[in-house]
Amino acid sequence: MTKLLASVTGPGEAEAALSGGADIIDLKDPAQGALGAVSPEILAATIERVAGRRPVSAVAGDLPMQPDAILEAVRARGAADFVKIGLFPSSRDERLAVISALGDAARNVRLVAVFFADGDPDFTLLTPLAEAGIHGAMIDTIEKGKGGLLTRLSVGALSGFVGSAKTLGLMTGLAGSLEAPDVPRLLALEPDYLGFRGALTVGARGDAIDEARVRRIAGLVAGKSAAGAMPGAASQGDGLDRIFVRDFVLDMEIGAYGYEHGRRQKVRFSVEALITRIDTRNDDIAEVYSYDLIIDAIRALVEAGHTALVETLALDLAGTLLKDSRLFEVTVRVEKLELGPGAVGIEIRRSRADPSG
Ligand SMILES: O=C[C@H](O)COP(=O)(O)O
Repeated sequence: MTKLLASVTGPGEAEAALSGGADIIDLKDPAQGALGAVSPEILAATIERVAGRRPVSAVAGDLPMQPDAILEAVRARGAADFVKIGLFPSSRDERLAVISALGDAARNVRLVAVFFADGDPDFTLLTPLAEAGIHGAMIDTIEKGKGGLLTRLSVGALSGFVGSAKTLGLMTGLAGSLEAPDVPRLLALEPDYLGFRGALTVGARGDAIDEARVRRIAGLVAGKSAAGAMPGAASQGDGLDRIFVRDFVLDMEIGAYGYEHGRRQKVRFSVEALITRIDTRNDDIAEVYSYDLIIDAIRALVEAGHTALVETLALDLAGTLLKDSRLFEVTVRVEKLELGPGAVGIEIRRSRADPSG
């Protein structure tokens, strides 16, 4: 189950984050940058206050890719349960030198490498990270408040990152100016944790952590609305509503003919889904099944590469969507728009009860 990491500045904010339901207390000074470090004294005081109730992580700082400086910062924070190290923009060789220098330290403290979505992330480094004994890998953003993680990297790219990191045995995290509507979309990728700072404060990222905001995000991460549990699995007896995405056109590689390989053509997707009856009295994203989940599933399929048949696309999309127990039935239409005077394609309907769904 995905956990909530809350970035705090010290013992007082740690207490608010704990009361709000945070699972990992992450120490960071937002005034000093994306991975601004707090002093070893603040780290010690926070560990004392948290007193083992939750794991405590600490960032090493916004440091250049120089092994000695990074190792020194890591050693000074060895009391933390996790130490996060930023893979800031630099050459591949410089980053590799840092990773291999961290091998010894990784035997004594669990290290988490931080890729930056807006800082030339190189996910081919996941294998060297795992080989060096690094515990986890996460993605964050360097710039804050100017478009969050999902505006920098596609859901397909994030899904690829989480999948590859997990295959290598790395703990995975996603962060970067995340907001409430991002949560269900990112939960679908099943990272080990989602990280927040800005969405947990009363105002700007540098303002104080607010317990009520932590509680709201913690509820979303746990799959609950502020008013109670999320709507459960759909069944016809409940009465159903219909959510749709219509006429969503994307360029993609598709087709069984040779001339359809290595080129993109326009494909139109339309999806209707019968979902658990909505009851959104609190105007709360946590109470609904978001159409963003359908859009993300379509984009991820398109990004996955060449598909020979519209039928395969339609079946894969229906299968992916029906994994969510809030959906009872989906109708998926996939149309190729450039093969003739009009559209050609397929429309399928699959339901939860349908074994071929
Ligand atoms: O590690 C997580 C970060 O502190 C996230 O901060 P942010 O939500 O302000 O981007």
